[in-house]
Parts: sequence; structure tokens; C-alpha cells
Amino acid sequence: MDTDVHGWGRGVPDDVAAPGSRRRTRADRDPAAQKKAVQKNGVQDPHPGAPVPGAHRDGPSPENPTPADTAPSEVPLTSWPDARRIAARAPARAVAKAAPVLRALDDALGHVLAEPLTALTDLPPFDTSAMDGWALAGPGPWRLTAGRTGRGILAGTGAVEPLSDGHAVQIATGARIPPGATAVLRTEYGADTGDGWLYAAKAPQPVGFGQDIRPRGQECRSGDQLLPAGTRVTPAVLGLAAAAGYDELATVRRPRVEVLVLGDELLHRGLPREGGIRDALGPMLGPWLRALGAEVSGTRRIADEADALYAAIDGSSADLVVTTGGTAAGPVDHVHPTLHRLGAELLVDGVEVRPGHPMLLARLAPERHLVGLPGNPLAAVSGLLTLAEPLLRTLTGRPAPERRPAPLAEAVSGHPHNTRLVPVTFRYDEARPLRFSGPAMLRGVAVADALAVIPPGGAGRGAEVEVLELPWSNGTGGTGDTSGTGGIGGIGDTGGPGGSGQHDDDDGIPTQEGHA
Ligand SMILES: Nc1nc2c(c(=O)[nH]1)N[C@H]1C(S)=C(S)[C@@H](COP(=O)(O)OP(=O)(O)OC[C@H]3O[C@@H](n4cnc5c(N)ncnc54)[C@H](O)[C@@H]3O)O[C@H]1N2
Ligand code: MOO
Repeated sequence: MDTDVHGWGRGVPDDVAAPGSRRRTRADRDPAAQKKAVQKNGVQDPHPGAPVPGAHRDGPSPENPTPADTAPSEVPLTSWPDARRIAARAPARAVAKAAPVLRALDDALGHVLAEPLTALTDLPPFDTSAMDGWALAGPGPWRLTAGRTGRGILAGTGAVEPLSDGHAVQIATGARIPPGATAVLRTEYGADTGDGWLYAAKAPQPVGFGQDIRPRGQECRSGDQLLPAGTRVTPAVLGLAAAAGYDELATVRRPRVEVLVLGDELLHRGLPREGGIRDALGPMLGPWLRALGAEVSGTRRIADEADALYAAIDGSSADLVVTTGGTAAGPVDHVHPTLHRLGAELLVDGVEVRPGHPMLLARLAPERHLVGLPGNPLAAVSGLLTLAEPLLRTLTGRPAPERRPAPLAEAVSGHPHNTRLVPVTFRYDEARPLRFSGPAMLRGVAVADALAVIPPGGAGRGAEVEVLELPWSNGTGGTGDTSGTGGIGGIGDTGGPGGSGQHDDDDGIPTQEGHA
């Protein structure tokens, strides 16, 4: 496509002309740019001691001029790695203060441990039989005893009688080992001759000391740390916690998030009509934010009207307000002016990333933030993963995920100065870029496992790039054959508009090998 809708590439040389400064002129898209610059540069450092790149918070200097010293409409974008760092650090104080929430085990799934899970008991709590068979004392053959119940020793019985040397008693898996027992003989290895004697006639080898006994504390001792704080509660964690003696778990309070969807053109039912299109973000963001650990208090549609947006943000008590649309310079793009009116502190105002560069992060109050996602749907996903994900990670007390690079299955062209986030699917341990990944498209990301982080300038085939896994991904290389799910080798390139051309989609970025 010839049109450059992104402010870079063929049509827009300003980035290219000033690669060192990487500034863009904001005045053409925002008449309030000068005001914003003053506000952004005049705020107090939210992280004393922490550098806040691109925000010019350190007072005037030749390298770091005041807005008055520089062209007033030029505001630097934040680099993509810095934007993620700033977002991750933004709410640190809130987390430190938040008291953990005690949740019953059956209410804790998906939450995050606020404290380490420490064993409240030894596991196993007593010496226990690993098999159904006979508990033995010393070498055989053994004189059989019936035990107190006449049925041998069952699991869950209280005190057990000691076993004297040369004797055997029937025992069930999980039952307590009687004092004096030296091993367990499995049912299938023993021969009960009916005359009161037991022989290890069918055992493949002599019965060793301690055989098929699980000693007390084999898995853990009381007081051992089983899991660190920050662990997400999975079904397996629930099982372990129960085994270790817990009835309830101390969990991190889930951050409350409210989603405000802006755009009078958005329809909520039926087919697109009369210039209107379906709201793709309302249905997507709530569940996605929940998958990132948030409690979503609601998704509201707000009219393209400044006072309505002001009232919605001002009246929200959420820890994080997420807006969609209205970040650019259109006549009804009210996000920037509204943040200004609210006296909000812009921590990030534009990021060197494609798609999604108009994304923003603001502090509304000491412990309340707003992430402004661009309206183009894939740009909104980019903003979600760049700003909301790190911020929610901190608010939910989760550690940063390990950086997992994956080799690219084919070359991906890059922006000259900006990071690109490209939907990929994992196939045979490689990350395959997906088609239909233009800023306004969701068809690629709907079948993606991750977004690959393409550094400025692009990355060649086989280059190891960072990947941001989607919450529902099976993990790098773990999915095996994904053909038919829209990968390059799947339905994505078998037809349809944009399905066979050299360009990926309307973002104008060639994705075929050799064009990077
Ligand atoms: N003069 C400029 N124009 C634009 C710039 C720019 O820098 N200067 N940036 C472009 C980029 S890049 C993006 S991304 C968008 C961001 O726009 P907004 O955040 O202001 O969003 P809108 O204008 O409201 O919408 C953009 C686009 O997305 C559609 N949209 C919005 N919400 C939804 C939704 N919930 N579901 C589906 N689609 C949605 C909307 O209809 C528009 O087509 O600005 C560019 N313009
Ligand atoms: O690049 Mo925008 O951020 O069209 O999507």
C-alpha cells in the first residue's frame, strides 16, 4: 500500500532525517502539545533515584533543556525497553502497601501468592507404605500377624502396634509403617502359603532395607519453603498447599481495572453499517486483563465527548484505568486534553514501537494509573503488552518472566528506529511471523503464540529475538505442527486479500525473506 499511515517509512522522512534525536513533531497532531510538554517535564520524579528516560525530569541543562529552550512542540518518545521498565516501576509503592488477601483454597486459583508457601508439616508426615503388601521386620520367611483389626494396617488408622523381628503384617498403600518394620513386600512379590508363613517367593530380587517405605519428610520438612512469593496458584499449587497443611492462602490483592472504550463509530451488535464498525476491543480487553491477573470491574463505552471522558476517569476508583482510542490528533481525540485537565502526570507519552506508538501511561494519583491504548486493534494489543502487562505484573507481585529468545523462521523487516512487535506462532522451535498483522488487524494475533520483538533495523532469518508470550500460549516450540491455524504455512497465505502479496498487510512492511 502506498499510503503511509504510520508517520514513517516512505512518506515521512522526519525520523530518518534526525535519527539521533528520534523526535517527532507533536504539534501537527495536537494543538495542546506545548502545554503537555510543560506538564510532562515539570512533574516530580515519581521514582526518586530511578532514571526516567525521555521524560526530562532532571531540570534544565544543555543536554536536558527546559521546554522553553527547545522547540516547544517536540516531545521525545520513550524507547520500547524504557517504556516497559517505567510501567513496571510505576506502581511499586502501591504493592508494598497492599495487604495480602486470605483466600480459601477453592477460591485461590489463578491468584498470586503474597507470601512464600512454607510447609506446615513434614511430607509424608509419617513413614508410610508405598505399596499394598506386607510390612516386614527383618529377613524372611515371616510369621504373619493379623494386626489389631484383623485386616492388617489400613491407611488412615491411628496408632499401629509394633512389629517384632521375623513377623509380617498386611499393609495398604499410604498406611503408617509399624515401629520395627524394615521393609514392605508388594502383594505380587509375596506368597502366603496358608500355614501362617509369608515367603518373598516372587520378588525379582531380595527385599532391601527400607524398600517401598516412604520415609517421613522425604518430600519436605516442616518449615521448608515449597514455593516463593509471586507464584501463580495453579491446580497443582492448590494440591501441594493442601498436602502441606493449608486451608487458605495469602494472596496478592488483585488490582482493579476499568476499561473505557471510546469511539462513537463503534457498534456492539450485528454487522458493520453506515460507517460504523464493531467494537473489537471491548470484548477482548476484559478477558485479556483478567489473564494478566487483574480484576476487571467493568468495560464502559464512553461517547466521543470530552466531558464524558473526564467524568468517567475522574469518577473511577480503579487502580488502573485502560482507555482505548482517542490518543492521536483527531478532532475527537480527547485523552491528552482530559489527562491535562485532570492534572495527571504523563510517565510515558508515545513509545518507539510499531504498531501502537501513540500509547501512553499516566499517573492519575499516587497509586492510580491510566494506560491509554491506541484505537487500532493491534496497536492496542501492543500497548497492552508494552505498558499494561508490566504494570499489572508489579501490581500482582509476579516476577518478570525469563527472557526467552526464539529464532525467527524468516527474516522480518524493521522500522529504522523503532521496535516492531510482530505476531508469531511457534513451529518446530522457530517463531514464524504471521500474516494479517497490520495495526488495524487481529487476524494474525488471533492465531499467535507470542509477539516477536523485532529490533530497529529488522532481524534476519534465524536471528534470536525476544518473544512476548501470550497468556494462552503453549510455550516456545511446544505446539508442534500448527499448520491450519493461520501460520505462514497454514490458512494465512492461502488466499484472501493480502494473502499472497509481498506486503504483509496495510502496514506496508514487507515480510517476505529478502526484504528485511
Ligand atoms: N495525524 C495523526 N494521525 C494519526 C496518528 C498520528 O500520529 N498522527 N497516529 C496513527 C496511529 S499510529 C494510530 S494507532 C491511531 C491511534 O488513534 P487513536 O488512539 O486516536 O484511536 P482512534 O482514532 O479513536 O481510532 C483509530 C482507529 O481504530 C479504530 N478503533 C478505535 N477503537 C476501536 C475498537 N474498540 N474496536 C475496533 N476498532 C477501533 C477506529 O475506528 C479507527 O479506525 O491514530 C493514527 N492517526
Ligand atoms: O502504528 Mo498505529 O500505532 O497505526 O497502529
